[in-house]
Amino acid sequence: MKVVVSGGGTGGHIYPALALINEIKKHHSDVEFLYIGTENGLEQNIVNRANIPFKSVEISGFKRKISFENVKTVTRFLKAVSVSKKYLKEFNADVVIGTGGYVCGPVVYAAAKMKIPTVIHEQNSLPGITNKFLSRYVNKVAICFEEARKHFPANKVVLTGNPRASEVLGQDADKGRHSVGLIKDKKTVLIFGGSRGAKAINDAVLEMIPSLAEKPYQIVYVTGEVHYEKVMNEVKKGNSSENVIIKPFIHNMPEVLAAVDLIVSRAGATSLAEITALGLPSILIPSPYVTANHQEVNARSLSDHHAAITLKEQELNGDKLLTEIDGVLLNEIKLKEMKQASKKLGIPDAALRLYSVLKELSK
Ligand SMILES: CC(=O)N[C@H]1[C@@H](OP(=O)(O)OP(=O)(O)OC[C@H]2O[C@@H](n3ccc(=O)[nH]c3=O)[C@H](O)[C@@H]2O)O[C@H](CO)[C@@H](O)[C@@H]1O
Repeated sequence: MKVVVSGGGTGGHIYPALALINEIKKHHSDVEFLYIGTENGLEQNIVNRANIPFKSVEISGFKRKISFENVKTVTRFLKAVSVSKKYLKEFNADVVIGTGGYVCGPVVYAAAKMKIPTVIHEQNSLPGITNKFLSRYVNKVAICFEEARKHFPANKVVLTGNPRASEVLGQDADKGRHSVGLIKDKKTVLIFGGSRGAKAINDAVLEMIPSLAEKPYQIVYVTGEVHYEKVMNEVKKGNSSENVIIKPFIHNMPEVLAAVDLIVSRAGATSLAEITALGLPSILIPSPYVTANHQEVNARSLSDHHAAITLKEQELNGDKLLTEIDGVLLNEIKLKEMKQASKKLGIPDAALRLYSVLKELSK
C-alpha cells in the first residue's frame, strides 16, 4: 500500500498524521509513505525526525479581506496543485489523507482530481477553511467532535477522534521523567502554549516562578522554540526555582505526558485529544488569535463537563495561574473528579477508527 499524508503549519495538524502512520505500520509491513508539507511550517523538522520521506510545496493562506495577496495565493495554489499531481503520480499513491493546514489544500485537491481515494481529518469542533473547501471533493471526512458534523456533507462524515489520542496511551512514565529530569513520587504540572508556545502563558509563568520554590510539586515548562532565549534571559535575572524545568520544545511528548498530573496549556484540539485519552485534568487558556475563536469552543467542551478549567487570556496573570494550579493539584477530591470527567471524553481507539476508514477506501 502507498499512502500520502499531508498536514502542516503547526503540531496540531502534524502529530495526528504521524500517529496515523504509526497505526498503519502496525497492520502492514509492506506500506510506503510520502509526507507532503511546506518548508516553512514545523512539519519538515518533525517529519524528518520520524524518518518519513518528505516533499514540499509552496502555499499560503487566504486573507479574509480582499487584497492583492489573495491573487498571489491563487497563483501559488494552482502551481502547488500541479506540483502535487507530479508527486502523486511519481509515488503512485493508493490513498491520500490531509490532516489540516493550508498545505492540504492543493495536495488533497490534486489527488481527488486524479481519482485517488481521499480523506480529510478535522481535529476541531469548528472546521478550518481548507477542510471546508476540500470536503466537496474528498471521499470521507473524519471528525473528532460531533459539533463538526454539521459543517460537512452528511454522507461523508465519520466520527473517528484524533489518532494522537491512541498514541499517548501505554507510554513509559519513567522514561518520560528521566528524559526531562523530573523526580519520581512528586506531583507534576506540565505547562506549554501549544506547539509554538504562547507569550501570554510565558509572561504568567515568569511572574509565578519565584513563588514555586515552596510548593510541594514540580513543573516542566515548555516555552516554545521561538520564545526560549527571551524566557531564559528573564530567568537568569533571578527568577529561577529548583522546582521548575524549562525546555524550548519536547519531542517525546507522549512519554512526558505519562509522567504528569496536571496540564496547563492552550486549547488546541490535538492537545485536548491527548489530555482526554489519558484522563488528565487541565487548566486551558484558549488562544484568542484563532479563526472564529475555535479554541474557546474546544476548551468549553472539556470545562462544561468539569474535566478542565477554562481561563481567558485577559484574566491570566501569575497569581491567578498559581491559585488555579494549587486549587486542583492540592485538592485530592477535585483532582480525582476532574480526572474521571476527562477520561469520559476521550476516544482512545481513534487511530484504529481512522485507519479503518482508510483501509475501506483503499480496497
Ligand atoms: C494557533 C493555532 O492555529 N493553533 C491550532 C493548532 O494548534 P497547535 O499546533 O498548538 O495544536 P495542538 O495544541 O492541538 O497540538 C499540539 C501538538 O504538539 C505537541 N507538542 C506540543 C509542544 C511540545 O513541546 N511538544 C509537542 O510534541 C502536543 O503534544 C500536540 O500533539 O492546531 C490545532 C489542531 O488543529 C488547533 O486546534 C489550534 O487552534
